[in-house]
Amino acid sequence: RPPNYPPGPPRLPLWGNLWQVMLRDYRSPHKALLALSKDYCSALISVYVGAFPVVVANDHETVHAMLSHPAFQGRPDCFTARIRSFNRLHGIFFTDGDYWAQQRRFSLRHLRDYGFGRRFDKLEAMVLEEVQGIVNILKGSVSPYDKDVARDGRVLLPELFAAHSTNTVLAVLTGTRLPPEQYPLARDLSRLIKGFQRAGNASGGALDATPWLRFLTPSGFGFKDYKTGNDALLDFMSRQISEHKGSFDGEAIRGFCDKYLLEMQGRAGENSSFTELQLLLTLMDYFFPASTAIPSALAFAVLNSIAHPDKADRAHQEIKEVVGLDRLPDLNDRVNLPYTEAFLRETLRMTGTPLTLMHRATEDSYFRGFYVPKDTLLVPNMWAAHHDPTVYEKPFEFMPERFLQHHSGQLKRKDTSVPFGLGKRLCAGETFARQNSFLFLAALLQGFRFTMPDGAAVPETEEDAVFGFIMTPPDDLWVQVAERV
Ligand code: HEM
Repeated sequence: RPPNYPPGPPRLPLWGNLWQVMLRDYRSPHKALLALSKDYCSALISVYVGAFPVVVANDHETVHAMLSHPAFQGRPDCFTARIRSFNRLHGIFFTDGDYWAQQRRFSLRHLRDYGFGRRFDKLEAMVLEEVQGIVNILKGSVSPYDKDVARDGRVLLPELFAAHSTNTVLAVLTGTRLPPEQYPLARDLSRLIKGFQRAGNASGGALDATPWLRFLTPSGFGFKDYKTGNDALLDFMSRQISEHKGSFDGEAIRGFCDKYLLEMQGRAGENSSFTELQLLLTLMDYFFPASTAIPSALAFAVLNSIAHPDKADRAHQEIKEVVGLDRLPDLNDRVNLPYTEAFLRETLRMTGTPLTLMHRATEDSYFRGFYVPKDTLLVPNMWAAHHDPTVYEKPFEFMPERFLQHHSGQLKRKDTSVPFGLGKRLCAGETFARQNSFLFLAALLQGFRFTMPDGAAVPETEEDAVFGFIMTPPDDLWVQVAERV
């Protein structure tokens, strides 16, 4: 322990302090870490995950400062990052330095051409077609390809949203969308990716600390789910690239994938970072959150509408007054639907990524009066920030109103929540995710009322949600749907 290092428990053998974290709250390491920080009366604490030194921020202010610290924008080089891409580090999530900056910049610049991260009529019209697809299912028009997610007036969450959300991102990545007969495949893929997302829990930490565990127990510690989900995604995206390469025409670019292939051609012979493996991982990194994070956020929003029917009614009323019931809400309406927007923000506050992805200190630094050596891993405890009672009154209550000004009912100018992170590592899909989640959610609240079937209890966010890289609702979540009249 270097001098002036943040306080924390002594390091134990093998898994370091993961023992304490798991013993304290195996399902919710974010809660265990917050409890440890209270033990040490410090918002900033230090723990060890195996041999990795890790510093954790546990309140709103410290999390914000950690996320935006210029020396804290690296990523860990760990086992779970490397097994994604043949023991190398590629893509956007798990790279850093100049390599990451060049690839992130290139992807965002060219994804914009297809409407990603901005307002773009063509993309919005296409997203609304996908929203209409969900509305049709909810209205009872269930094709043979939707039977796995809709039957007898019930729908399965979050899988209901998976194929349609997938299509919105495929459109920008590849210029194609999956036809209805491939919806079940998209949902299977989303289920597998959900397994991969869930494997990023405490046992995922154990796997990073002691990767050899996978030989002792391949299905324990999330390894099997992690690998199966990742392999399915690798396979899906590799096929997309092969198809695009086979029909590539530099004069007729169809989407980001073609743009990248063109860039690779232009740099042929150079020792550049524009490689097919990097393209593959970049496509995966933009694809998988749309396949899982958006559907999960929408599922939690539906659960909130069930647990708080008065708040769902208020959003419905707002949409009815502003948009009416004869057309779908669009992005021009968004500014006039503050309560609906607040409903989404509150859902994301409560159920966003609990610990986000680890950062890494790229140089020796001082932070909040403590010394943080280079290569220390950093965990912004987002769940703790979003439940900090000094910022959020009654943090465990679902209160969309907290995002609104009392007098005008308009959104507060400053949104204190950061479900997409902050700073240079800010979620690259934030605008896209916020826009699309809004369009889907507004359509749900406009046209439908959801309830639990057969008087079943509404799953509790804190008790029943499953923690991983993101929070996901419990499995086999069928809810009853009725059209609002
Ligand atoms: C509700 C949905 C989503 C949430 C809550 C979310 C949240 C986050 C968070 C917290 C991070 C990590 C920030 C950090 O490291 O500090 C992140 C990173 C990222 N997200 Fe999202 N995200 C969502 C949807 C999306 C979508 C739809 C896409 C793409 C289409 C996307 C693409 C990315 C990428 C590429 C990164 C890595 C950024 C980097 O390391 O430079 N996300 N997201």
